[in-house]
Amino acid sequence: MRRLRAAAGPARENRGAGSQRCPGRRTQRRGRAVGDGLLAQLRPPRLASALNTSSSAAGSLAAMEPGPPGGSRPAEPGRRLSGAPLATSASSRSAARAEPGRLSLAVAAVLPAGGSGERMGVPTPKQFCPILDRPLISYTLQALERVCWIKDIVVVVTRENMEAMRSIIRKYQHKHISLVEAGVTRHRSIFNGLNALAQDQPDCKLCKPEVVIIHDAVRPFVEEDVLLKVVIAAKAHGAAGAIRPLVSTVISPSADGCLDHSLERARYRASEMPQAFLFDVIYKAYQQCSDYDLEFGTECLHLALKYCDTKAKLVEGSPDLWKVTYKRDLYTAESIIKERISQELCVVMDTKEEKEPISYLLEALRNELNHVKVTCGALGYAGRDTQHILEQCYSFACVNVHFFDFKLVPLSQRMENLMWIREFAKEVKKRNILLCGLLISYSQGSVCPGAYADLFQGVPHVAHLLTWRSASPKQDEQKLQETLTQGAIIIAALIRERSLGFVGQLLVA
Ligand SMILES: Nc1ccn([C@@H]2O[C@H](COP(=O)(O)OP(=O)(O)OP(=O)(O)O)[C@@H](O)[C@H]2O)c(=O)n1
Ligand SMILES: O=C(CO)[C@H](O)[C@H](O)COP(=O)(O)O
Repeated sequence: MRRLRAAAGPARENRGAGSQRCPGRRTQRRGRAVGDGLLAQLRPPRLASALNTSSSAAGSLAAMEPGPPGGSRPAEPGRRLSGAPLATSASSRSAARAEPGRLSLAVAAVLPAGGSGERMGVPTPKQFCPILDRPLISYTLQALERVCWIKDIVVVVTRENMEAMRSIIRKYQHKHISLVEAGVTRHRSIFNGLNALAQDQPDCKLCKPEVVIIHDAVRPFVEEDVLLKVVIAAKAHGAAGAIRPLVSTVISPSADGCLDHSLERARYRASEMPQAFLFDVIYKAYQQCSDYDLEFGTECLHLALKYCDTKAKLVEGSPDLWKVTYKRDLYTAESIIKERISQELCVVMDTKEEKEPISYLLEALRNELNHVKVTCGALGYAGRDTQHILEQCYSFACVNVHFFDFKLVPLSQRMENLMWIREFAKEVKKRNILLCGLLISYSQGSVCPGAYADLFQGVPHVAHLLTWRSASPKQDEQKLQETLTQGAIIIAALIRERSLGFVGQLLVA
């Protein structure tokens, strides 16, 4: 958040055809600010997200390679936990290899976020609408800032939402962000963002990049792979943009409301984001384009073509690149995030993975969930590695060996000893951590509730405590395995459901 700029300077009148917004809904619907209620809902920053700095510190796109593991992560945390490379990384690398030599390319991004979300039909502009307690724009920022070769991210917001945006940046510890004031249309907002990046701007701490990415704040599922592809293509062609096949056929109505003609669907594509441009190309296009373009235009690629004779390279994007526009899109976005994060679990435990019953439990968990990462370490004394994992995952199971002398301690007292979970769950719920306990009758151990407070600070959604505890050490093996399978099923269900109803409950498998 380095600077605040005024609106862009006047543009030359020069009417043009091409991609245009419907004139009826052309101008900015100003005056929609983020409500206090929403800000109150914003959750605290994720633990150790400050550790991210190394990933986004690189100023230029050296060698056009995706960042190191952990250096570039998708919008939702946890997808790297499996240790398996992201599906996109391989194609990124091949895209990178396609580029001769090792390039050093300064890349910045402009994120238009100054709209009011009229079509969404809710008072809060859609980019600030919460998805799993986190504003939509924060997911998009996370996706971009984790790409280590994007040096600066210019977020364009309306004056009335500037403070809300600052607060989001603080809470979620977003890095390398500069704020610029929005214009009355998307094109004007983008132009303001580009102005901030252009050289010779007074008090400008930003540097003019060679390539600029333009990406809507309301497209949270952008992956490094497609960003890299459009940047490489922009370097080669001057402009590039992600496209998707059309879902519906495009038709043209005549003045009497009847069909005039229809387009052959297979020949057309939907233009999506991200797009990337040689900075000089798109900046010149914006400087030269008409007020009409700035008011009614919807397509940056078109401006590059019309004013700089630059034919954009089109890059096939993934279906997840769609723009959150209607209310239902929020539900879809939430489902996508939920589905992804609920497939991942980090098991933190204070005992060895190979130990018999534990290895069985882990196997059972792996049968239930896609990615199960195991971290050994004493809870409460999380080393850097554990911190790094906490930063990336939304769901945890903590396995503690819990010693009890069953002969000496009566059942009622044993249960009482575990009731701290209720109190502790109440406490951490204030930080959006959903905690419950799972008692598996088998082994032995001890739990120190205080140890979890620091460990889970900022973990956004669910932290599950699995308390491993003994009823009958001589339980026969089959029964034990059934119990462990049951435990794994309960953990997986808790993570998927994220139900507040289970908060503070002690469940028994
Ligand atoms: N004056 C504007 C208008 C839009 N945008 C941004 O451009 C992106 C894509 O635009 P769109 O989906 O049309 O957003 P809104 O204009 O907010 O939505 P609507 O058209 O429904 O009002 C969004 O991130 C939006 O915040 C912007 O920066 N400045
Ligand atoms: O897809 C896009 C670029 O091609 C833009 O996101 C889209 O055109 C924005 O337009 P609008 O603000 O009217 O939705």
